[in-house]
Amino acid sequence: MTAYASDLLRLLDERGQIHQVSEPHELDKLASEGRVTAYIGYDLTAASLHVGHMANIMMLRRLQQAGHKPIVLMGGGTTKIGDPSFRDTQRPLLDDAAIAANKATIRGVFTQFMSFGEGAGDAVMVDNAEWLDQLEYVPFLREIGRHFSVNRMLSFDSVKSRLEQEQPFSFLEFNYMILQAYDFLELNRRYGCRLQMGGSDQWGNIVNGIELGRRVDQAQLFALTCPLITTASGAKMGKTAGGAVWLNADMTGPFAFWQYWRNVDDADVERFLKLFTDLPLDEIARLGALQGNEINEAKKVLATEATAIVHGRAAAEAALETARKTFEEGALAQSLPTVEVDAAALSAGVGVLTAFAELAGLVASNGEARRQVKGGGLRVNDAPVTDERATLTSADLVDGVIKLSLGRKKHVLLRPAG
Ligand SMILES: Nc1ncnc2c1ncn2[C@@H]1O[C@H](COP(=O)(O)OP(=O)(O)OP(=O)(O)O)[C@@H](O)[C@H]1O
Ligand SMILES: N[C@@H](Cc1ccc(O)cc1)C(=O)O
Repeated sequence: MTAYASDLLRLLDERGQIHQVSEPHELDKLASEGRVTAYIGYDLTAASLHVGHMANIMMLRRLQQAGHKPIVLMGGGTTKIGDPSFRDTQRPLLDDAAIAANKATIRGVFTQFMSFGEGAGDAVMVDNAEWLDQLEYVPFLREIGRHFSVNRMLSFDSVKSRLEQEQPFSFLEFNYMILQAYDFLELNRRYGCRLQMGGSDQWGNIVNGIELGRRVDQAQLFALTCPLITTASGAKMGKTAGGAVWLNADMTGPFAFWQYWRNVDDADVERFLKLFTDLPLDEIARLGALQGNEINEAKKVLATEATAIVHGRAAAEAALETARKTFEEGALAQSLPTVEVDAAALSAGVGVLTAFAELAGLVASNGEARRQVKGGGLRVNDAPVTDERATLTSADLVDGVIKLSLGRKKHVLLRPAG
C-alpha cells in the first residue's frame, strides 16, 4: 500500500478502490491541500443502475466523506451515442423519450449515497445534454476535434479488440471518446472539476479528457479508476445469470437485494465489506477472519449494511428479520414440502405464475395465479407478489431455496437441482 498524505487517497486505497491513478503524487498533494471537485458520469441505458455501478457510486460517497465535492453527471447526451469501450458490438440506440424515462428513474438513487445541496462540499447533479446538445458540428471539429489524433484514439485498449476482431465500429461510436473528453473540460470550466473517476474500463475516455484540458485550457486534470469488480467465480459484478441486481427498489426489492449479498461467495466477503459498507476496517478484518458456518454471520452483516446504504436502515433490518423468520425460526427449510426446479431454468428466470401453478402446484392454473396476485394472495420469500410478470431467478434463493406461499398456510419450497 502506498503511503498517501491525503485522506481521500488513503481512504480509497485502504478500501481497495484504486486501480489506476494519473500523477498520484500531484493528486495526493492537491487533495491534502484543499477541497477537490470530482465527477463520475453515468449513461442512462436502463431504468436503474445495478450493483456493478454501486462500486463506483461508493467512490463518490467516500469523496464526500473525505470533505471533497462530488458531481454526478447524467449522460443524457452521451447515451445518444453509446460508449464502445470494451464492447464487441454497438449498444442498441435509445430514443430521447427512453433516455428521459431512464433519467427520471435513475437519478433518485444517488441521494442515498451522498448529500446534495448548495454548500461547498455538497454533491451536485448535471446532465451533459445541457452542453452536448448545443454543439455545432463544424465549430466543434475546429475547436475540439483538431486536438485528437485518430492514430492515438485507435491505439486504446478499450477499442482494440473491436478493431482486431474486425467488428463494425461506427463513426457515431468513435466520437464517444471525444464527447466524454469534452465533458471533463466543460465541468472543469463550470465547476473547477479536477478529477474524473470511473471503472477501469473508462481509463481511455478519462485520459483523453485530461489531454484535452491541458491542450485547450492548460488545466491540470486527474484520473482515478476503480477495479472492475468481479465475483469469486470471475464474473463481472452486476448481472447474475438470471438478470441484473438493480439499485431501484421497484426492480429489485430490498429483500432480494439483501439476499444477493447474503449469498455471496465466502471468498468475497471481506473485499465486499470494504467496498460496499462503511464499517471500520478492524471490524471488517474480524468479520473476514470468521470461518466455517460463522462466515454466514459476516454475510448477514454485509447484506444488512449494503442494503441500508441503498434502501435505508429500516428496510435493511426488515429484510434481516424476514430472513430470520423464514429460514431460521422453526427450521422451515426442513419441514415444508419441497419441489425441485431445474437449476439452469432458474438461472435463466422462471415466470412467477409458472412457478406457483406448474412447478409448485399451489394454484390450478396461470389464470388462477394471476387472480391471486391481484388479491394479494401470493408471496415469494414472504414478500407479496405485486407484478404478475415478475421472474424468479437464482438471486431469489435464500439458503438454497425459494419459499412460495399461497395465503397464510400453504407453502412450497423450490430447490434447484441438476
Ligand atoms: N462490476 C463492476 N465494477 C466496477 N464498475 C462497474 C462494474 N459494472 C459496471 N461498472 C461501471 O459502470 C459502467 C457501465 O457498466 P456497463 O457498461 O457494464 O453497464 P450496463 O450498460 O448496465 O451493462 P451492459 O454492458 O450489459 O449493457 C462501466 O463503464 C463501469 O465503469
Ligand atoms: N462512459 C461512461 C459514462 C460517462 C458519460 C459521460 C462522461 O462525461 C463520463 C462518463 C460509462 O459508460 O459508464
